[in-house]
Amino acid sequence: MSQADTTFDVAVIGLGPGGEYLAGELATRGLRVLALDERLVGGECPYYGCIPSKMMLRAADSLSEARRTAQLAGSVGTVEPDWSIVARRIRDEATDDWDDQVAVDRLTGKGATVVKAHGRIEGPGRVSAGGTTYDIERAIVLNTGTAPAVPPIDGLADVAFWTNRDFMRLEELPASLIVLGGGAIGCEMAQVAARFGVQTTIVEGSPRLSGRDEPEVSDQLAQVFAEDGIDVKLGAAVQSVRGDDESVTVTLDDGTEVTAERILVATGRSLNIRDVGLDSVGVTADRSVPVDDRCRVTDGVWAIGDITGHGQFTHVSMYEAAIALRDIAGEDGPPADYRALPHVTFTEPEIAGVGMTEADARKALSRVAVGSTPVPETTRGWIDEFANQGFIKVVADAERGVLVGATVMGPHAGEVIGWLAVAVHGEVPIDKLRSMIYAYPTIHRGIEVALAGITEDREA
Ligand SMILES: Cc1cc2nc3c(=O)[nH]c(=O)nc-3n(C[C@H](O)[C@H](O)[C@H](O)COP(=O)(O)OP(=O)(O)OC[C@H]3O[C@@H](n4cnc5c(N)ncnc54)[C@H](O)[C@@H]3O)c2cc1C
Ligand SMILES: NC(=O)c1ccc[n+]([C@@H]2O[C@H](COP(=O)([O-])OP(=O)(O)OC[C@H]3O[C@@H](n4cnc5c(N)ncnc54)[C@H](O)[C@@H]3O)[C@@H](O)[C@H]2O)c1
Repeated sequence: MSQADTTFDVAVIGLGPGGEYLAGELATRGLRVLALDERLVGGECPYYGCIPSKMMLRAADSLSEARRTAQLAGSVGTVEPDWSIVARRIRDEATDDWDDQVAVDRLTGKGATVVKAHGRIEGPGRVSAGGTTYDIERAIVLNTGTAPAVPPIDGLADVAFWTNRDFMRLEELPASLIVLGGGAIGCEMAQVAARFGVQTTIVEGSPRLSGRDEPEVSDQLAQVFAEDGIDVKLGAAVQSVRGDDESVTVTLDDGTEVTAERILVATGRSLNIRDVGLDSVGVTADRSVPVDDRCRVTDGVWAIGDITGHGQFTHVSMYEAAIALRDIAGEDGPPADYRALPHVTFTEPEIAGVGMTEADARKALSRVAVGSTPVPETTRGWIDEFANQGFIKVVADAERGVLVGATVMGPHAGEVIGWLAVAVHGEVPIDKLRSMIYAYPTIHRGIEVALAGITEDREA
C-alpha cells in the first residue's frame, strides 16, 4: 500500500447513524475520509434497534386496534397474529437480511474509503485497522456506540439468553418470555410479545418501569401492561438464573421463581470504548467519553453518539454528528445544547419527555412550578376511549416564567412532545403559550389545561 493509500484527512471509527452521516458529508466536501466499522454500517439503529423494534410495535398496535374494533365499530372476525409477517418485513424491508452493502456503496459513492475492521487510535494522528496503520491529518472521530450489557447474575451466562440483537432476528416467538429490565427496550419489546400472544413477565430491579421518566408514568404503564396480560415484577432483585434447552427460571431474592421458555436481557448498554486507544491520546474514559460543546475530546479527536453520555438516542448521534461536522469542516454554527433533548418510548400509549423532569428541576432551580392534566380528560382522549391512558405534565422555572421540561404519556405523545420541545428550546414565555389558540379536539389541547393549572406548591 502506498503512502497515499494510508493517508487521510479524517478517520471515523464506528459508523453508527451519526458516524455514517458525518463520514458521507465530509467526503462530499472533498476531504479524504477513512470510514471504519467492524460490524454493519449504520450501527445498532437500523439493524438491531429503532427501525426493527418500531416495525414490531406498529404490528403489535394494529393487533390491539383490531381487537378493539368489536367495541367501536363491529366485528372484524378473529384476530390471528402471524409473526412471520413482521419477521419478513424486518428481514427484507428494514435490514436487507442484515446486509449493509447498500450503506457501504452509498458511502463509497460519496468518496469515502470504507474498511470493515476494528479501528483503534494509535496516538495523535494515527489509526490502525485490519493490520494497517493510517496517518490522519485533520480529525479522528469516535462513534463506536454500545453493546448490550449483561448483568453478572449467577447462572445467567450459562443459559441461552437473548439480547436485542437476537430478538430483532426472531423468525418465531416463544410461548412465554421473561424480559429482564423494564426500561425502554424492556417495555417496548414486552408489549410486542404480549400482543402477539406470548405469556410475558417483566422483571425490573428498580421500583419503577421506565424509571428515567416522571414517576407517574410507571403506575399508568403497569396498568396498561396488566391489560395486555403482562406480569410486571418491580423491585425484583434477581438472585440466580438457571435453565436448559426447554426453559429458563429466574429466582428472585424473596424466593419467588419465574419460569418461561426464553429470557430477553434488556438491562442497559455497555459503551464500546475499551479497545479504541483513547489512552494513546491521553484520555481516560469511564462512564462516557468526555467531550466539550463541539464534541471535541482532545486535539484532533472528536466523539459523537451514545459514548458521549448525552442520551443513547439516534437523534443525539445525528445532532452531535452535525456539530462535529461543522467544527471539523470549519463551518459556523451553534455549540451543543441539550436543554431541550426529547425522547420517546413507543409503547401504546407512547411516553415522551423533553428537558427536565420535576425532580431534576427541583434539584437545579430555586423556584419550580408544575401543572398537569390527565389525557382521558382531553376531548380527543375521551373520544379515543381506548389506549388513552396518560397525562400531560409541564415543569416550569417559576423565576423566569418559562418551561424547562415536559412529559406526555398518551396517544401520539411522540408527536405532541414536539410542541413542548419548541417551547423549552425557544424559552417561550409561559404567558405567551397561554395566549395561543389550541385546535379542538386534540390531545395537545391538554397543554393549555396543564399550563393553566401551573402552581408552585406541588412537591416532587
Ligand atoms: C432495541 C433498541 C431500540 C432502540 N430504539 C430507539 C429509538 O426508537 N429511537 C432512538 O432515538 N434510539 C433508539 N435506540 C438507540 C439507538 O439505536 C442508538 O442511540 C443509536 O444507534 C446511536 O448510536 P451510536 O451512533 O452511538 O452508535 P451505534 O449505533 O451503536 O453504532 C456504533 C458502530 O460502531 C461500530 N464499532 C464499535 N467499535 C468499533 C471499533 N473499534 N472499530 C470499528 N467499528 C466499531 C459498531 O460495529 C457499530 O456499527 C434503540 C436501541 C436499541 C438497542
Ligand atoms: N424509543 C427509544 O428511544 C428507545 C427504545 C429502546 C432503547 N433505547 C435506548 O437504548 C438504551 C438501552 O435500553 P435498555 O432498555 O437496555 O436500558 P435502560 O437503561 O432504558 O433500562 C434498563 C432497565 O434494566 C433495569 N435493570 C438493570 N439491571 C437489572 C437487573 N439485574 N435485574 C433487573 N432489572 C435490571 C434498570 O433498572 C432499568 O430499568 C436506552 O437507555 C435508550 O437510550 C431507546
